[in-house]
Amino acid sequence: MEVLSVASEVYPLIKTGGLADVAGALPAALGERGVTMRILVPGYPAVTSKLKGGRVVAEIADLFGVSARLVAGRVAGLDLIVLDAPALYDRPGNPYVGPEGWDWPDNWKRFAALSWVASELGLGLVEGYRPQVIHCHDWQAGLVPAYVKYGPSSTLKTVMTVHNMAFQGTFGADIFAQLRLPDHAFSVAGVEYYGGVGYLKAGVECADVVTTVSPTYAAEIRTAEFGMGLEGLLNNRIATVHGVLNGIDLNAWDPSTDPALKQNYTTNTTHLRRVNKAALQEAFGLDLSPTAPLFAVVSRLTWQKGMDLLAHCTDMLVSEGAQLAVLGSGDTELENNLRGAAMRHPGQVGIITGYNEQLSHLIQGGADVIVVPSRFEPCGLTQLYALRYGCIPLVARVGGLNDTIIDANVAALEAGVATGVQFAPATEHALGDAIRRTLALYRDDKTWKKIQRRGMKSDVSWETSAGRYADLYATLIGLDTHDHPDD
Ligand SMILES: Nc1ncnc2c1ncn2[C@@H]1O[C@H](COP(=O)(O)OP(=O)(O)O[C@H]2O[C@H](CO)[C@@H](O)[C@H](O)[C@H]2O)[C@@H](O)[C@H]1O
Repeated sequence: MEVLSVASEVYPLIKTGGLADVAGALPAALGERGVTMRILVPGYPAVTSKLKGGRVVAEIADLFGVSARLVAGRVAGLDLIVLDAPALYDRPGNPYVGPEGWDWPDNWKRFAALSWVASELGLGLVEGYRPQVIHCHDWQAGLVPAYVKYGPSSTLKTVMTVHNMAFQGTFGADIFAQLRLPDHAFSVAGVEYYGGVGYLKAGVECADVVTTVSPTYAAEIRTAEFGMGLEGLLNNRIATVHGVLNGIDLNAWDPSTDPALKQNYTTNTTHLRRVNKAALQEAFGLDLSPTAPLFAVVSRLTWQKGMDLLAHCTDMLVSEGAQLAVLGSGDTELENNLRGAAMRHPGQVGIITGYNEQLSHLIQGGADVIVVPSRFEPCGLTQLYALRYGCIPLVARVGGLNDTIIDANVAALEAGVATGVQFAPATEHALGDAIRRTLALYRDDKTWKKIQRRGMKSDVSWETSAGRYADLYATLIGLDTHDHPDD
């Protein structure tokens, strides 16, 4: 099966969050299932600079008023088709926002262009390449299903994956005339959304199949609390909505080989984690105490991620003898609150703002607890990395956090299945209780080690979910993978 994946970021070329990890890991996971996946990605400088020796496979004289070309090549084991359109993508830094931190004003055009090119690839723009399915990720690829629906092909199929309902790509109605869609596409059945144009709405409405990244989130987004305006549409399309849990790249995230760790270790040598813990304490300016429980965060610092709840709990956490290391960036107010906590508790709370992939690995390999107090979390990857690295996840009971962590309550401990600590609702009070519960477990060394080992042995691979995606593609194009495993 030939599947074209369309993503606005892909690890290891360009990453601002979990979408990149998923887009980068899926091709290898699906390759074992007879799926050939190429990725269409914008030609940001971070991408074009790594694509040495790529082949120009198409020239586009007029891509929404600019000239462009498609360059195919292989980078880091990924088959890429890069949309090289300097007027749209040759800009420094983050893929979505300018140096002042504001969205690029022409984002509507940048990602309409990406989506339009994807649909043209589906129609045979490049000789010898004809994907059967286009797998679209998030609002940046949301217009692909609309271009396909209103285009000439009756066989090309689309899958729309929602990684986060909070980012919808909504624009004024005035852009519609420039989208290269027929007039009747500006309707409830097309791209129209509360009087404007909704890219994610278009994807959810027009795709053959809609997926999101965990079963619990797939159920949650049918409600007003989590659906963010799209719950009605999702309920109408419920037969085509699937929750497919994310996995992680077991090669990129392997504590026994990870070059970002000061000390590698396995399930049988978790005591060696103390070397990483010391390196982490040093990096965050914390007291070098091997016994103080070290809580950590790797996250966007936003309301979604519940970072305000954690900021409120820092004094309590320190008074209980614990330390906190925070790596992240985001809302200025939250950054300042956490920085304030670090100043109040020198040696006990440390914050490093910015994005640092290496340090994020060291955190998983050295911290005792990773805290993920999200108000909503479609899947969450940090708790999966934590499981693999023997770092105990303390998580809110929402979305994929609910599906991937088993709370260490009395019954789960007795049954020998606990892998972390969950709390609900997402309030400061409940988080505080969960921190105390985690500390009690930490003091019980035998139980702690059992939870740690169990987490490290739990299946966080793409194995099952890659099979789900392969089955979805196969069903769409009328294949039965179980009868024809080599197709
Ligand atoms: N400052 C920093 N430095 C280094 N690394 C950092 C970092 N801040 C975050 N990261 C990394 O970025 C990724 C974040 O992924 P998540 O899945 O946790 O959340 P995100 O909200 O980005 O993803 C959305 O998409 C993914 C993928 O589907 C869903 O799991 C998730 O629920 C949804 O919100 C992780 O790999 C993490 O290590």
